[in-house]
Amino acid sequence: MAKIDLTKYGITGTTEIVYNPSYETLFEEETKPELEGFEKGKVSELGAVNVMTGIYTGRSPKDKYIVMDENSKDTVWWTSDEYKNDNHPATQEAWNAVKDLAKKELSNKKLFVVDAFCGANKDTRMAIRFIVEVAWQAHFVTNMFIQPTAEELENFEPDFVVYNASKAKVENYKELGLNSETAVMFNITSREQVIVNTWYGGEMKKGMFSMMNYYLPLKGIASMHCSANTDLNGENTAIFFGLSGTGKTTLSTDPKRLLIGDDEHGWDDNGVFNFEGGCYAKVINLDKESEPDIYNAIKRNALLENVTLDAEGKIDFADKSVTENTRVSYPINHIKNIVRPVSSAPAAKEVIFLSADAFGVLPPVSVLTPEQTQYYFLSGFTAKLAGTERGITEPTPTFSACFGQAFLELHPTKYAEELVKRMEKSGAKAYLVNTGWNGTGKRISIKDTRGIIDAILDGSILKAPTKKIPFFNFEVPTELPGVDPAILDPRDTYADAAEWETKAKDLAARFVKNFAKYEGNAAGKALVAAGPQA
Ligand SMILES: Nc1ncnc2c1ncn2[C@@H]1O[C@H](COP(=O)(O)OP(=O)(O)OP(=O)(O)O)[C@@H](O)[C@H]1O
Ligand SMILES: O=C([O-])CC(=O)C(=O)O
Ligand SMILES: [Mn+2]
Repeated sequence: MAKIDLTKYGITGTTEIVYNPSYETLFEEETKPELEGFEKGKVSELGAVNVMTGIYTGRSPKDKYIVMDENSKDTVWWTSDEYKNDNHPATQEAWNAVKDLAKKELSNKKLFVVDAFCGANKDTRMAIRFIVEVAWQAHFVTNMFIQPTAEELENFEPDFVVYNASKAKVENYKELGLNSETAVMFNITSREQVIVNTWYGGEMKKGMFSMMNYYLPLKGIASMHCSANTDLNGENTAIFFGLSGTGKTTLSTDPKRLLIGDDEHGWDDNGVFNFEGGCYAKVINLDKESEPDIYNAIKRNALLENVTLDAEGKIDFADKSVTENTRVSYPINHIKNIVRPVSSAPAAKEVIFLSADAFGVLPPVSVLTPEQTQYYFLSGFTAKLAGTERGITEPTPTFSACFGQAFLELHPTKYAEELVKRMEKSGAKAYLVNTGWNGTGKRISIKDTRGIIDAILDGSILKAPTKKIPFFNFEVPTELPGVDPAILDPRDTYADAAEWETKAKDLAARFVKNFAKYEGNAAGKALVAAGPQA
């Protein structure tokens, strides 16, 4: 085992280091009877431990900062008045102060240190050291990142260090030019992340994803907020882009196929590879019958978050009193059909954009032209669903570039460029799938969406009869096996098609307005014709 010296990080007086704990140790540590408050884990009827993550039950994008220095100044896609995003600049002084706070918080106590990888490809993976004081946070990163072998651990040299000081607060945040007592800060030069005053594990997961999104495209590798799976022969790979809650995890967990990963992937010359070693599924209203694989993954070693248990440990999946963003993390091997031993597969042939349209305008599936592919990827239209981000309590329409704007560290066009390059090489086709609402006022059923996905993956969609949808010029199939034909043209789901038309015009205008920010150069301008015409 590697000898861990934390004093080189400025963490002193450490009384004990629990290094890369086994699942047995994690269970023991997170359920210790003397634990209190948000540190305390409770064993559920399914064997998985449940924890409460405190005030923060989702990410806090307003508190995300990156140190602006010589390295980052001209590479990072900073927030601006013309194009607001979550990459807020921080000064070196603010970084020093927040890091000092973390060092102080983490000194003189027992700590958990977890060394793990982000990225299944050995040439481009990041070796990360997580330093945390809460046992279940160590469990979370053990589930979500790629666990090194004993041999890899011998020689583990971190490329990146994460300091999780969730119990501290940035009291002088105003002085430091920050947003609140909470800070999620990155230093691209020193390769460190500091987390203060939020316990939400997703900040570590999505934090490292953001860093992969910085480093990989600069090496010519696509870095994508998508799930991925492949057929049983490991040949026909599909990727599913989508913002939180649009169905990446649900739809990629398909018993007929092998899962590569449910949220973050790269695409290089060898194909598509997972960044993670686990999955992070929403469990609100989780139904054993319709989502058996996810349900069955909730067992010992999985970690539930913010779920309601009764005194006997019985789970109430319908309870959203704490948050609608109730979650479970589990190592990917809790799913039976996965690509082994390495989560990777050849280049994707199908690229699916999942959009949960709260307006009820988009067809449940549209076959995109190459120009539409770029236009809709850059637009990233969807709804933010309740809970994943602080302050979002109902489906809120949004344009999230590349279906993951919150995690992009470079300009969106860079991600589009890398994706298009890969798609052209593999001859991949793209589809826009609405997993949100239609004229019935209800969300399109998972059953219909699964039928649509099946038709995309087996190619039958390309043989189906089609029609064109006005304003958007979408080509949509009029019949697909296993899918209710009455939903394929969204106009048919309205009592009066004129109602759809009014909403469609409004949505088309929103697209046009949003896309204006890409029209500053010839490439962006050229794509306008592929977008909706208001
Ligand atoms: N037609 C549909 N297709 C997919 N999911 C649906 C559909 N209708 C309802 N849902 C529900 O929407 C949610 C989709 O969540 P899922 O965890 O798959 O999203 P995700 O894209 O993986 O999000 P995240 O990035 O937060 O992990 C699930 O709770 C699922 O039951
Ligand atoms: O980390 C996750 O899976 C949830 C997510 O996409 C987000 O934080 O927006
Ligand atoms: Mn997911």
